[in-house]
Amino acid sequence: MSQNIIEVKQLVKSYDDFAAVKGISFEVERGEIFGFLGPNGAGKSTTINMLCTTVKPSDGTALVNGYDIVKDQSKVRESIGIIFQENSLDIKMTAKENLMLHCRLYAVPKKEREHRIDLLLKIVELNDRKDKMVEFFSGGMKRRLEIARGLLHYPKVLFLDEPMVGLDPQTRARIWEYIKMLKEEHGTTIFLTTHYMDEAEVCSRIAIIDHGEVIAIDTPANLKQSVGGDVVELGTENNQHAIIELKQKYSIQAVDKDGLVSFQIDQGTQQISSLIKELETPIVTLNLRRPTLNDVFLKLTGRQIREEELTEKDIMRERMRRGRH
Ligand SMILES: Nc1ncnc2c1ncn2[C@@H]1O[C@H](COP(=O)(O)OP(=O)(O)OP(=O)(O)O)[C@@H](O)[C@H]1O
Repeated sequence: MSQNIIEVKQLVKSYDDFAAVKGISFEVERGEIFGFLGPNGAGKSTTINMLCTTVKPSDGTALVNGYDIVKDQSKVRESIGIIFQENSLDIKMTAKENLMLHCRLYAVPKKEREHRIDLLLKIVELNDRKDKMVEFFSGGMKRRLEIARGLLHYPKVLFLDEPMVGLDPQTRARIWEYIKMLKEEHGTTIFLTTHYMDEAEVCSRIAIIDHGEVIAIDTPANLKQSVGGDVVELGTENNQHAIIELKQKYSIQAVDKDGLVSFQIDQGTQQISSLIKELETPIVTLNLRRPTLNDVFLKLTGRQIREEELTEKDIMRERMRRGRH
């Protein structure tokens, strides 16, 4: 049995002239929590959809649980669980009926069905809505039910495409506990896409994807180490002036990030004190911190993950989030 549960080779997806995924290759080991991190439109959903067999690749190959995503589609589907961004619940059924249907489709043992349904409804805080028609649920409630449904059976690989968008931190934490249990007790491999840095931190390894290409792949710790040194963020009276001064005097490449002058230095504490004394631009605030995954992305691309424009998907997610309240 191969150590890798997913093997992707030169996978391509083109829409007319536009390449959404440009020949990416990577492997996911059995039992890993593997994350795809990248801005809107990077190609995360397209890749996950190809691996789940819902989108046909234009070129390249991929094996999921040893099965080819084009030639052995039904075997791939038997091996996976999916929690997608779009709702696919039957709104004319109650919450429990939706979950029971899923149990039957995925052959969850009969004696375990009631227990798993009750547990998951509790986790997503819908236990009091068990027998209510989904039609009258808010967007957020539907989302939570969709997640509960995706977690009912124990697949070899669980695909989560931006699963927690719009959920409150407590619900997210409870769902994560359950996902970790799936990994620990049932050996489920988790493949997720995310914008959330804290979620990306949970991953054993992360692929950073941008413009349809994997630009880095490693553990969160190694990726952050690759930034080198600490991150300094200065609030100044004239950011542009400070940026020019830092470049001229110290050859430091600083950028204006969310109204702060941001840059990296090797060994924070010592270098920073002399730098502050010598800088002519008045400093208002100073923040010195260890690098985050956002800094990794910034270093690799010169942009921030959150800097991207809102897509239609984002607008839909935002509506869904509001629908909850
Ligand atoms: N059916 C389609 N036809 C044409 N272009 C598409 C289609 N599906 C996706 N794309 C384009 O492919 C690119 C990658 O989209 P994808 O949804 O994979 O990005 P993503 O990284 O998942 O972003 P998000 O975080 O917004 O979900 C985008 O530019 C998108 O507009």
